[in-house]
Order: sequence, then structure tokens, then C-alpha cells
Amino acid sequence: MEQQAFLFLFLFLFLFSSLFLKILLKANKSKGKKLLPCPWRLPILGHLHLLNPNKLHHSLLSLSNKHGPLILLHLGSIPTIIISSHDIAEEIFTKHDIAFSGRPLLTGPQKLFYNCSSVTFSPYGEHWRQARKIVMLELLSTRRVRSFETIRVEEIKKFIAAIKDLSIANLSELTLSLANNIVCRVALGDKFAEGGYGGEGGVWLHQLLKESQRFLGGFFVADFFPALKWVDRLIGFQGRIEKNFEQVDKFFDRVIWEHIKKEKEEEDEEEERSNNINARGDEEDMVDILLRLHEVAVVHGGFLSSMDHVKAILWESFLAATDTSSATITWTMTQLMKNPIVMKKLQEELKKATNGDTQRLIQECELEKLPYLKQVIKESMRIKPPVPLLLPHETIQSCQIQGYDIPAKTRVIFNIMAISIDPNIWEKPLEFLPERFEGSKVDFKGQDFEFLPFGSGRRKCPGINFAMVIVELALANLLHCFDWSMPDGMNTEDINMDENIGLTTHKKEALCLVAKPKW
Ligand code: HEM
Repeated sequence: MEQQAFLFLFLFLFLFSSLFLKILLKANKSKGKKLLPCPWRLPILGHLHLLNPNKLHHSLLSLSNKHGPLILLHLGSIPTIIISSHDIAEEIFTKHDIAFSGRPLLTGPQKLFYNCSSVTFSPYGEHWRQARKIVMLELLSTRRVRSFETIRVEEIKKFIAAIKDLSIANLSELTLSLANNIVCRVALGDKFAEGGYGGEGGVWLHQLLKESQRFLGGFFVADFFPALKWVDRLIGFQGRIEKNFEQVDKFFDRVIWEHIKKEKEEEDEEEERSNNINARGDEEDMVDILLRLHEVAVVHGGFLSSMDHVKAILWESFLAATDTSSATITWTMTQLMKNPIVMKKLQEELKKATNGDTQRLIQECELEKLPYLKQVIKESMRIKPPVPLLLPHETIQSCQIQGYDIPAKTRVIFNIMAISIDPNIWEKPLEFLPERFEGSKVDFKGQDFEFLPFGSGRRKCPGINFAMVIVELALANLLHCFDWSMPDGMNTEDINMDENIGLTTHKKEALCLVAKPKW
């Protein structure tokens, strides 16, 4: 008994002195160092209780207004820095871009992107470099994006025709169908684009996509408390994401199998055609391109040597392109409804560019003649950036920012919404004033740090060209073909501006409007 008491006392003293030593060492280590501003936090939860998951970027904005543009938060057990000023963003992207080019390993992307083997959530390194190079050169180059023009034109035609037949147009849903149909045809070929607006095939894929998007932006316990990974399984989250992934995987197995079968059939029919792959480059969909590169990689190794890489890139194209483009079109239409003078001015520009011919659609080659349209879209993306916190970054090495030491493996959130409505930079930041971009050189290509809707540096969005032509073409034709008004009994003040939770910010309530055809 005495022996037990002694052992207990010994253990207690040992634990207590270890803890005391650890605190002392930590205090000593940070002595003389500039400590990052860090609000008071709760044990275990850290600062999670300060964040409203439905308005994450707004909660972070309030915290940075109170504690400064560079703050440290503990999100569960994960140290995370929040950047909310353009000069800190500039310092990072111009001087420490490599250090900030990592991505944290998160549950959703890890599962849905085949262990992060696509570009978006791949850790910084050789795999990411190869994957990004292929995506930029083979799938999203200017030439390739141009080659998809016929698909875009046909889909815009269907989109406008569908709206003409509706008494009330739900633009949130319709724009998502438009983006989804375009990506479907570009990525998988015409066969998989069946379904269109409400058809069965399309609806099934939309549901799968929506579910995956929810998981990508969703809250997994493991992402904040890695030791509690089992909780996600216990509450059923893990099971649901696995089911979603299984369906995605099966779908792509079918798509790939059909492409290989088609290729074989064509080879039998037309031998010389298959010998000259480049000659049919423009007809290829993304699956054709990726399978062709896969064959090479199987021999030489590297990215795309596994079929999982092919599938990851395909699903990433859907997840990265559809939601963001649709949200941008919907928010811009929302802003235009709330600002009728701007809408009128834009419709005048369209009328002038087409000589008042409303019998035909606006063509892609005419978009260059529409500078006000570009200003309107920029202003919409400034006031409501579709991806307001970029994607989470992670430091891959330690560095100093503004005199503060930032250790490696720190999670980093750029609150670009806070930057693009910063009153120190923007005059009347909360007003929708597209004219502020008139004659201004400020662009979204990642060089103007006060306006970063696509990010900046190595991890900047590679899909800008792909997205912007869809957004511009859709908006130009929506405003060229129709006059817009609110459904009976409603006025524009009734439009709810609340946002939905997720990586991409959507309008919480669908935007439902009356479209009066002009022809
Ligand atoms: C309006 C439409 C779009 C917006 C607003 C948007 C925005 C963004 C943002 C903010 C990021 C994160 C940048 C960062 O973390 O620093 C990103 C990354 C990315 N986007 Fe986009 N995006 C759009 C369309 C597209 C399209 C159409 C594609 C491809 C088809 C695409 C593919 C990607 C990829 C692959 C990444 C990851 C880049 C990397 O980690 O290296 N995006 N995008």
C-alpha cells in the first residue's frame, strides 16, 4: 500500500514538473519574439466558438477588424493564420510564395480527389507541379479553351431557349445546369451531356456534384482535431462521403470504359486517323486527352500513370468549374437587379454592339466590344468574391511575415473578401459601382493584391480563361435577350442577399426572376 502511494506521488511529481518545464521552455523560446495577435481562446475548442460556419468570412472579418490584419487562431488544435490586408498578401505572394504554397490535408478532398492526386489539394511538390502543368497546357490553355467554343455556343442557345419557356426563371439552378452541361460536354463528350435542363442523366450528375461540393466545404471533426478522426465515422460523415465517392468512381469507370471502346472501334474503322492523333486534337474531349497522356505516362512514369489521376482531374474539373461560374453569374444578376441604372447602361452597351438586333445571340468574338460588361463582372466579384477565403494554404517552411515568425505547417486563410471591401483601399466599398474599374488597370490576374478573386502566386486558379468566357457569354445573352423583373408582389428590396456555407459562396435563396423575351 505504502509502495503504491509512493509510486502515485512519484508519477504526480514527474507529470507536474514535465508540464511546468514545458511551459517554462515555451515562454523562454518566445522571449524576445514578436507574438502574433491572438484573441482569448477556450481550452480544446480554441477559437472555433468565435466563428459562425454560415458566415465564416464575415466572422473572420470582425476578428481582423478587432485584432488586426494578421492574426493567429487556434481552430481546434490547428494553428491558423488569417490574412486580411492587401499589403500582407502582397508580401506573401511576392516574397514568400513557395513557403505558402502548401495545402493542408483535409478529409473531403483527400477522399474525393483520390488521395489528393489532382491539382487543387495536392501537397506542394513534384506531383502537383506535373499535374498543374498538364492541366494548364493540355486542358485549360487559351487554344484549348477556344476549341470548346461550339459547345459553349450550343449550350447558351439551349439555356436561353429554356428560359424563354419559363414563367419564372430560377437563375441559381439554370446557371448551374448551364455550367454543368458545358463542363460535361467539354470533359466527357456529347454522350454524357444527356439530360440538359431537368433530364434524368443531368439531374443525377447534379446531385452527385452537389453532394461532393458539400463535403469539400463541410466540417469534418478530423480537420480540426486529427486525434478525433473516429468521430466522423461515428456520426456517419465518413460513411456518406465514401458512398458519394463510390458513385463518382463508378461513373468515371463507365465513362473511361466507353471512351476506350469508342477509340478501339474508330481504330478498326480508320487506321490512319488514329495514327495522326494531333490532327484530331480539337475534337478531343478531356477524357480523350487524359487517356492519351495516360498511355505515355504508363511507359515513362509520373503524373497520370495511374487511372486514379485521370479520374481525380476529371472530377476536379467539375467541382472547380461549375459551382464558381454559376455563383458568379447569379451574384452578378442579383447585383444588376438591385442596381437598375447599371443594368440599363449594360443593356445599352449590348444594343449598340449588336445594332439592336435581338433576333440573334451575342457571339464570343463580340465580347471584346463590351468593356462595361467586364467592369460589371469585376465589381460583382469584388463585392461578392465567389471563393472569399481562397482555398486553405499551409506553410511548407518557416518564414517571417511583418516581423512575426510563422512556423512550417501553419494553416493559412486569405480573407480576400475583407481585402476587396477594405475602406482604406476602396472608396464606398459596399456600393456597387462598376465605373470604379473604368480606365483602371486593376485586374483579377493575381498581380493586384487588393483584388484577388482567383488568388495569386503558384496556387492561383488556372481556370480563369475557361470560366470568364462562360460567365461573360451567359451574362451578355441574358441581358441581350430578356428584360428582367421581379415576380408579382415582390420588389428588388425583397431579394435576400444571405450566403450559403461552402468553399464557394452561393446565394442562400435561389434567384427567381421573370424574363420577358425581347424578340
Ligand atoms: C469564376 C470562376 C472561378 C473562380 C472564382 C475560381 C477561383 C479559384 C480560387 C480562389 C482558387 C484558389 C486559389 C488559392 O488557393 O490561392 C482556385 C483554384 C483552382 N481553380 Fe479556380 N476558380 C474558378 C474557375 C475555375 C475553373 C473553370 C477551373 C478549371 C476548369 C478551375 C480550376 C482550379 C484549380 C485546378 C485550382 C487549384 C490550383 C492549385 O492549387 O494549384 N477554377 N480557383
